[in-house]
Amino acid sequence: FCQSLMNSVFPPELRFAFLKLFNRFFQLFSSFCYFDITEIDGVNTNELYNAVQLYLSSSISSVSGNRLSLTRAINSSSITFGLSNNDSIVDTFNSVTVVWEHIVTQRQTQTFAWRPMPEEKRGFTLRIKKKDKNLILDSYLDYIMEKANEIRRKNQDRLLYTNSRGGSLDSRGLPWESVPFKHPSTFDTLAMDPVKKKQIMEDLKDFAKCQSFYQKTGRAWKRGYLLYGPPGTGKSSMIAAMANYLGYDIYDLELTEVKSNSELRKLLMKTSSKSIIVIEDIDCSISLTNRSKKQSTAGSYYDPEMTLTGSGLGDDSGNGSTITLSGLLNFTDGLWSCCGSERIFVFTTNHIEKLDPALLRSGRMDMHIYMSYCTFPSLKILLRNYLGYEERDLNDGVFKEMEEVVVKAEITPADVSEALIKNRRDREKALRELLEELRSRAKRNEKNAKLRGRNGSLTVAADVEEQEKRALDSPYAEENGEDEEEEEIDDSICKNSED
Ligand SMILES: Nc1ncnc2c1ncn2[C@@H]1O[C@H](COP(=O)(O)OP(=O)(O)OP(=O)(O)O)[C@@H](O)[C@H]1O
Ligand SMILES: [Mg+2]
Repeated sequence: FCQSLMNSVFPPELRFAFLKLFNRFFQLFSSFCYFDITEIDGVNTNELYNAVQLYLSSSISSVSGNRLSLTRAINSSSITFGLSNNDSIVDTFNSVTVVWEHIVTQRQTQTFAWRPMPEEKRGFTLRIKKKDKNLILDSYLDYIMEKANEIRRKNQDRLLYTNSRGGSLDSRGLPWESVPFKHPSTFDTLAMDPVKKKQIMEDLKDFAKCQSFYQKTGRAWKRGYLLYGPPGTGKSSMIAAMANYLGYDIYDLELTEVKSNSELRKLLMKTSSKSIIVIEDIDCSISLTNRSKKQSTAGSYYDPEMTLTGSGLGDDSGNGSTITLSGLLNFTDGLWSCCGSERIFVFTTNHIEKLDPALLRSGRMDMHIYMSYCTFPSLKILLRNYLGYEERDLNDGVFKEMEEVVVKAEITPADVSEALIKNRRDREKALRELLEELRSRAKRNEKNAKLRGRNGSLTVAADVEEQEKRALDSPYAEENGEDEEEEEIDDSICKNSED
């Protein structure tokens, strides 16, 4: 009645002025202040709107409301909850209570626009008590942005990037191509010494959590791991487990596709933070032939500007490919390595003894991790994963014997996995055949060791046979053909180089 009376008595201008005055008056005495966060700010998308939406999604699912909105983004394997139109939710931050309301209104029809606008106008309104405003507003919004990024990363599937296009750019001008990364390897499935595994997991968690530590100590927020060991011991699986553990993307850098240091730098600049940058088989993707030549003539130990030739290019003169060792080192720990932050570098190699000492010196790769042949603790993990044997099942004679022979057998986790997969429907048979395999390998190794002791060389028939078998197993058999004669690095040397 009042409203119709007002409409009929007062002209519209007066009515508008009255309402404005009333609002002012109301605000003056209200103990709340309001912040509108609209989806589109002018013509740009408002990042804060998306962040608030994601942030609220984490607390909404637990609220028992009648109506919630559900979304699933492209490339995502999880569903996010959202507030329905004109619904509200209470949130608490630093013991201060705030209210969020999701407001959706119809947009007036546009006669002309540079960019078509959505028909609905959406926004969040944040209600905070005036006395709390200065106390929390800035830190609350920062917290929301951070939390939203975290949720986004968790919801989004990992991506695996590669530079295999040889320097050409994609339609968006990026040198990296990506595919969703769905490797199932985790630290749980990884067969290795549990103590070492725990150390690595703690190291990774510390790294991801401790931005302030890196800032305080003046270090770039990055970490380097060198994984080394025979083929099939889980180096690539470890990288996948690291990515899954931290929720990072992987950049698989194919060094043979990179033509110059500046290209390497550009690639690095286009990587995002929270990622693992991987150079697999570093001894194979770069050949150090020039170094040995220079070294022997000039007698100098290490020339940082020496050219590393891509093995695919095979240019020993150093003219074709111009990635230098210093370029690679700059990539990992020079000034360029800290554009962007929170990055992990992982190099893998089957032959640590072939790597340049400059790559190995302390501080360059923070942790050297030896991926060894199967030990009994790692065998137990594989038996659990593949056949469902638990620790308590592992006491009888078969397992005792396995414990004795497994180290002598020098068998890789990959070979054990193969043997177990083959007979996974028949646990007894799987165990029998595995034990048989372990025994025969242990016996062969013992015989070889004796022969080696007697002849003092590796050129006895049995060893040649074994070398050939290993070379065939290795995908780099041809590239490294001449080097296969070299003695394998002693375990003790490997262990000494660990941090
Ligand atoms: N430590 C391990 N734990 C669990 N599975 C493993 C392990 N090592 C190897 N495997 C199995 O063997 C397969 C090959 O392993 P992976 O590719 O990780 O070896 P690698 O050390 O990277 O070998 P390469 O030196 O030839 O690259 C994996 O798919 C996995 O199933
Ligand atoms: Mg590998």
